Amino acid sequence: MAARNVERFWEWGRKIVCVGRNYADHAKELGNAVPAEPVLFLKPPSAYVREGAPILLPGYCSELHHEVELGVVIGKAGTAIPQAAAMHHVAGYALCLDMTARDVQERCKSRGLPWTLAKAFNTSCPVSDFVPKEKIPDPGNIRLWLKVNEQLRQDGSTSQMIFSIPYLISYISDVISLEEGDLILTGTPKGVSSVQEHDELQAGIEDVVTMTFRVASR
Ligand SMILES: O=C(O)/C=C/C(=O)CC(=O)C(=O)O
Ligand SMILES: [Mg+2]
Repeated sequence: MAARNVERFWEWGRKIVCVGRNYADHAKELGNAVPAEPVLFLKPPSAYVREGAPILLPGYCSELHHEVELGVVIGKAGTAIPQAAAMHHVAGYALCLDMTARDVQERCKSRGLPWTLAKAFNTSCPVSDFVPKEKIPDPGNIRLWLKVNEQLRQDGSTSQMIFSIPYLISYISDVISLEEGDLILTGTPKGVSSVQEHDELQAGIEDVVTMTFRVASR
């Protein structure tokens, strides 16, 4: 069998590990306390969507939010990876959206239920092209932005993260072994807001990569 190319990680069927509330300003805008430990949840590989295909509104959701995030693509498997070695396990990065059915999430939270319906639906993880590690020498200090219909909604820096990328890789891999082709979504800065059918979402990591998606009904 031909070797698979991690530059097309979204085709590998690997897991997507998401970190929530990793920016104090976003935790605050949703009325949450700043966490003492990373908040984790998962998306399945069926959540991936690439430019050219639409983000589909789940039929059961009336408030779909965008969350722009830096994605970390794992290049080398590991369990209980020490922080000092964590960056050796990174192949590169991707610009990602953690699309969230916010009204559904609020209902799940109030009932003490998991966030699966709010976070893991088909097309809930739009991703850009793969960005090789060398193109982002300091992933802990890079600008992320997102516009809806050309209006800037999110504009933050990964320097605002509460838990750093090495810490997250170490923390996650202690609980969930990381494999080549896995993706970690590192959380979103403030400015999340709702999108409607036909809206155009444009996002970027500084001047490194941009992507554009449209929202459509199912
Ligand atoms: O706690 C909430 O109400 C919402 C949390 C999130 O959706 C967390 C994230 O996905 C994030 O911070 O990026
Ligand atoms: Mg998120």
